[in-house]
Amino acid sequence: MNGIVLKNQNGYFNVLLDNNETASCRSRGKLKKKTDILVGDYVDCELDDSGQMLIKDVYPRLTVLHRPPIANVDQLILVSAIKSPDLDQYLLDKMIVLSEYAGINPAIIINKYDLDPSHALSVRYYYVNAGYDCICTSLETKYGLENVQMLLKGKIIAFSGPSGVGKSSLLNYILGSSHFISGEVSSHSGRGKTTTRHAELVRYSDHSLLMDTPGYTLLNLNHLMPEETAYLFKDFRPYLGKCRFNDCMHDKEPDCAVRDAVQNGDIQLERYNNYIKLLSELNSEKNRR
Ligand SMILES: Nc1nc2c(ncn2[C@@H]2O[C@H](COP(=O)(O)OP(=O)(O)OP(=O)(O)O)[C@@H](O)[C@H]2O)c(=O)[nH]1
Ligand SMILES: [Zn+2]
Repeated sequence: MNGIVLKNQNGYFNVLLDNNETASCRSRGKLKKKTDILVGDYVDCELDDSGQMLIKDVYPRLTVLHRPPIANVDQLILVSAIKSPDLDQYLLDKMIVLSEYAGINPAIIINKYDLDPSHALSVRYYYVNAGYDCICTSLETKYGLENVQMLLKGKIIAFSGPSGVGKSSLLNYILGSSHFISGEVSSHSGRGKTTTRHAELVRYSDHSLLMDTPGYTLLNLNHLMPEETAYLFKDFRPYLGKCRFNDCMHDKEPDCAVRDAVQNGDIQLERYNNYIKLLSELNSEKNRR
């Protein structure tokens, strides 16, 4: 019988089966050696002689996200707060690069709109211009919450973002319950209190599964190659392959189509600056290795 892994609980996998029932499954011994089982994996299960459900196979994954570790995400929703904790646009641009790398087109929520509406709107403008679905919300004033639904596309939907931005509050709002634990932002640092959670998919409507993921603060992109980075900036793609040099890194080379687009205002300067910043981070990492 087929199913989707909702949760890993100390080696027992909570699986949503095709018949809409959930079962606690072990992994078959042979499979354990072959592959890790991730939340979001489509699996094939069977009952053993003692009546225990076993996962006997994992179907090939369409996508894998490493942070959080989850397979087959259809929609990744990157949540940030405009303030408390303050928005880090470079970090958000890096999160977008990571989802593009995993082959997932992300959508963006700028939460805590109530704390700085005009800044939140200008950030929204930036991401819409870069080609992404982006909405502003406030759980405090209910601003923009009617637009959240529009972002919930596909079967497996994951929410990701720094600690304390309001991911759990948003999910509670969507699910209409207090399934996810929401932590208070500690007043001295403005950062979220670390609320430890395990990656878990929760059933939402008949056809969707939602996942909240533990907050993060640092991102490691060391597995990216500098020369593939420009492609991960969606707004650069129309200009790639049009530079004088085939191996143009769009940094200081002459006749660069990407830099021309920045000059003409077709690519936003801050996106370009974040690209250059990421490129130099990746290059210095490469030189250290
Ligand atoms: N002013 C304001 N505060 C909000 C808003 N949304 C959430 N908060 C508050 O921000 C704090 C953090 O919210 P959480 O939902 O726990 O944030 P989280 O992203 O799940 O945090 P982690 O669990 O650490 O990943 C809570 O005190 C919320 O009440 C909002 O729109 N405006
Ligand atoms: Zn170039």
